[in-house]
Amino acid sequence: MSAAASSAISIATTKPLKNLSLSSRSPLPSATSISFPTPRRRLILVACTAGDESKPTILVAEKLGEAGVKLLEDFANVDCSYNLTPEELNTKISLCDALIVRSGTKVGREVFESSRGRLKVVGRAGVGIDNVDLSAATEFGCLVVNAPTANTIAAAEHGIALLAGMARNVAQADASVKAGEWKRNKYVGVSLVGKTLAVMGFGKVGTEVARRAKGLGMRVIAHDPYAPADRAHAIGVDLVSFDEALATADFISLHMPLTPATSKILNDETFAKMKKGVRIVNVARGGVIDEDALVRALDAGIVAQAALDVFTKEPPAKDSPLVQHERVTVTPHLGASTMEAQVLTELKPYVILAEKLGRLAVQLVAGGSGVKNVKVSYTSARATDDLDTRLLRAMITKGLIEPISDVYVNLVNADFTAKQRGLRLSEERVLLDGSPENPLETITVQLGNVESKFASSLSESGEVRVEGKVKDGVPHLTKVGSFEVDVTLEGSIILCRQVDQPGMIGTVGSILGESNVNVNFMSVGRIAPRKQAIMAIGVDDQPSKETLKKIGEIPAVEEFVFLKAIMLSLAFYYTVLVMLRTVLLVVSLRFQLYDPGAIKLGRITNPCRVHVPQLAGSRSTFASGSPLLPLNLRVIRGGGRSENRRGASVSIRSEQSSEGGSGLDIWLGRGAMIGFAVAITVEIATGKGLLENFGVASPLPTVALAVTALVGVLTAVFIFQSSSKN
Ligand SMILES: NC(=O)C1=CN([C@@H]2O[C@H](COP(=O)(O)OP(=O)(O)OC[C@H]3O[C@@H](n4cnc5c(N)ncnc54)[C@H](O)[C@@H]3O)[C@@H](O)[C@H]2O)C=CC1
Ligand SMILES: O=C(O)C(=O)COP(=O)(O)O
Repeated sequence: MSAAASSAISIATTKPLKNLSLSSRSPLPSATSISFPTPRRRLILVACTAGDESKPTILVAEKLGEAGVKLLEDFANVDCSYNLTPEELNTKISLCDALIVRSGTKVGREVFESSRGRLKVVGRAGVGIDNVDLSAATEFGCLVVNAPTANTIAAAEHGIALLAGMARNVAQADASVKAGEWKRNKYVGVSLVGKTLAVMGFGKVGTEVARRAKGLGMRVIAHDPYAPADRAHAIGVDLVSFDEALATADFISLHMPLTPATSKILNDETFAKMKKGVRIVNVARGGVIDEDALVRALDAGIVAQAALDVFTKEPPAKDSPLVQHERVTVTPHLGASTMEAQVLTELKPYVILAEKLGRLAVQLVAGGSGVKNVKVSYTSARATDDLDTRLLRAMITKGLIEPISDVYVNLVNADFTAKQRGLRLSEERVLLDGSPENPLETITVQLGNVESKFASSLSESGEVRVEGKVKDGVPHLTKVGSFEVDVTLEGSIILCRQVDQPGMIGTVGSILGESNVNVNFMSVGRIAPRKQAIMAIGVDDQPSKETLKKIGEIPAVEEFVFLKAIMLSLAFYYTVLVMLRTVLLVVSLRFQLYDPGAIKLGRITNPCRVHVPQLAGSRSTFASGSPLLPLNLRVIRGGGRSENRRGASVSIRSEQSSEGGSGLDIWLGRGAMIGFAVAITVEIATGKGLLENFGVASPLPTVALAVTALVGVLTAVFIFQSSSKN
């Protein structure tokens, strides 16, 4: 261990903890000392030395591919600590911004609680997220992301390996030969050809298993209440009811997720409905089978054989009657464990493209709101089944929603967020001829029933339409409305519709040049020579209002729109939202209009501190509505004990005390005050609307901004006053 990475840990507990290693490939952040009471009121003090404080810290709690870890190391302090006990994980997590796990780490509520708001993202390097407490993650404002297609093929191949291996007793025969035996009669198997395989759960893995089983000459049926029949028919699979699948199958292969509905879906009752001598493969989750019932079914001869990669408890007990059963083949959750499954970068540029197209489309809508109908088309030479568009759909949703709200959208909450906001997103796949080298050719985003700031972005049927593709790994905008363009989606863009005539590129170019705005590309798309054309100009610098005005005044220019470097303009939209939110929160707290938790707020002791004398004996969550607006909470427990909490969303488990004196103080954090002060200073110093300062056309009238600023100033004064009192 290098000196820089060395860690000093001092632990005082009622029961000693195991030695904690805080060593890392790259060290954790600099000297930190924290103390917090665990449920048993232990005091744990952790101190560690030098790390790059400017980088986030990622705890990798299970083994990942080397390449993956290297990628992380480029931008983060990475701590690879495997086989942590739950207690060790809870301790370490308070020093980490992100956690990466596979299926072996339980990320329960305690992990989020112990993180005390620092943990921003849990990355599941794999598919199943049943080991992560999603509701606790949501409550603590932590993202959970997975890699839904990363190991599909690996899992499907393992399913087929188990199927064939089981049918021919490969594992048992191998053990027997190694034990010095030669029992050719004992290990006579069964053939696969012509047999019926029921695939339970016709999702990504199930579909791939079905395809492969067809190749082995099996008759494949599938049960999946949510799978479209045409997808099944396309590969020659019949979708059947659950009972029909059980009654008909010679082999059953399980590929559904573990949910309350699928938990122990194979049990005494359902085993009784199966064909005698059925063979079962499980590479999904152990919990979908009642394991005791499976042992009974094996003993009763209903199930002839089982091949299991997954177990209710992993690793299973050594003396588990199921694992030890002679007609059961087991593997230690190897479904995803191939070299190839850990490497997946193919979709990355398309993911960026999808988000940028969403952001671009929504910026073209007049007012930036009212988007309800979204149609996304993907053109690809790959078969429909080979492209899972969920990630792309989530990124488009993110692009559409984030610029006009303060919601943080990710793969997990995208569909839910879209639904919540009344966004109807439909997808269409267009199959192209040709070799399926790339996962996608183009993505088109169309927004229906909206007005556009830039009429030329409307398609023939009246929708705002943008189309893009990935060229040499870089996302490009290739179509706006019905005009072909070709610009990289990397910086700010000026879109201009003009009469197609000589000298236009030069005229616009020199206006930008005179204002010292560097043009990084220009592309002109036209409907016909000397008719209308669209010029897309990529700029590195921010053109001033005057410069943009000059472009607008060129006689041949019919309309134009400036689309700000997307991340920057977002930041300022966001600042305004934060500002408005702060005002609302503080004013409503001040006047008792707003109850952020489930409890009634009590007396307000000063403008931004609220005291709640009574707490119900349950969990309450308070949200400031924004990660930039930390709330401070002090829970005063009976007997004068108190606990301070801080975060955008703070969850507390209150307790009723007979000793009296319990209560809750809530007040806004300093981040809010500073953000506020900066926003207002900019506003006042420049005498412009906040958005205008940054070249973004303001969606609000100047009067509204002025009122906001005024309320902001007053609120800031209140906050500063109260902060000095607190
Ligand atoms: N053993 C291993 O190492 C691996 C295991 N897996 C597991 O395999 C399972 C499937 O993964 P994917 O195919 O990627 O997921 P997926 O989401 O693409 O497919 C799951 C399918 O199950 C269906 N389903 C849901 N409830 C059902 C029910 N009650 N009855 C029948 N079908 C139902 C869904 O409609 C969906 O089509 C997951 O549990 C995943 O965690 C995945 C990869 C590796
Ligand atoms: O991706 C999944 O769902 C898996 O079961 C794979 O789990 P693993 O990443 O190998 O622990």
